[in-house]
Amino acid sequence: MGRKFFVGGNWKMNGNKAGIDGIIAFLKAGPIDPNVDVVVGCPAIYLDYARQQCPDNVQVAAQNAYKVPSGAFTGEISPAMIADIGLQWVILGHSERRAIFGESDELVAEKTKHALDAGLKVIACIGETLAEREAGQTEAVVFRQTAAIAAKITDWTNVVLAYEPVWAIGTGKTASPQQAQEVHAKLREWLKEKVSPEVSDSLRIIYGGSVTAGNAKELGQEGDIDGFLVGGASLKPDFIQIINAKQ
Ligand SMILES: O=C(CO)COP(=O)(O)O
Repeated sequence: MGRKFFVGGNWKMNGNKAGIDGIIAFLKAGPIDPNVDVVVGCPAIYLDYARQQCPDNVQVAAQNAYKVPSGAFTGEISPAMIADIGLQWVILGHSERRAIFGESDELVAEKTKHALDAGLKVIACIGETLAEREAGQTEAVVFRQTAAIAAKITDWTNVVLAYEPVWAIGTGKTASPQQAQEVHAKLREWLKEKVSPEVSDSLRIIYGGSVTAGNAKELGQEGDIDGFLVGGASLKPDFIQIINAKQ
């Protein structure tokens, strides 16, 4: 095993310079467990500001990027631009991008391939809706979303897979450790069969959806949960406790 614990914060479309200053102050104060990779997803307009302020043990990620380096795509940013300002990470395929902005499995996979080709690391998000879970479709959905990515990429070294059940995002309804572990273990089986045993062993699969300082320790004890992608709680000092959940 030996998968390094990974905790991402996703600020979504929140904050301003003053708010970011506050977040960075608690990130600097830490203390942050050196055995954890910490990455915070920042709105595009503040990426360079956050990069300049963040301590060295916290990386800054973009929350989205388009599938080509440049061109007539008003309002978009590219992986090349993210790399150009000195950043290494991008979040792709978040359920809000899929549901609100109509991103298909195919587009998320194309974006993932392009971002990796451009030298970025990708937090690729997947997850089922409540209706899909209730219809017994959870596995089919997360396998389909992962398969779309697997069809486009061969090297998974720079990918972190974030399982975020849509019904748990921003709702206060966390998946139980058992529910999350079950899906993560199924994903690992799928990867072993469809990609390779090596990728199945080494790929970090993180959980997102109403993670808090109160539930992170229990979730983090599950064998196939390699970290978290945290929304609301990443804006608060509690985020430090989530980062250190394995201590
Ligand atoms: O969407 C999420 C992280 O990407 C989760 O958001 P919450 O932690 O606010 O539920």
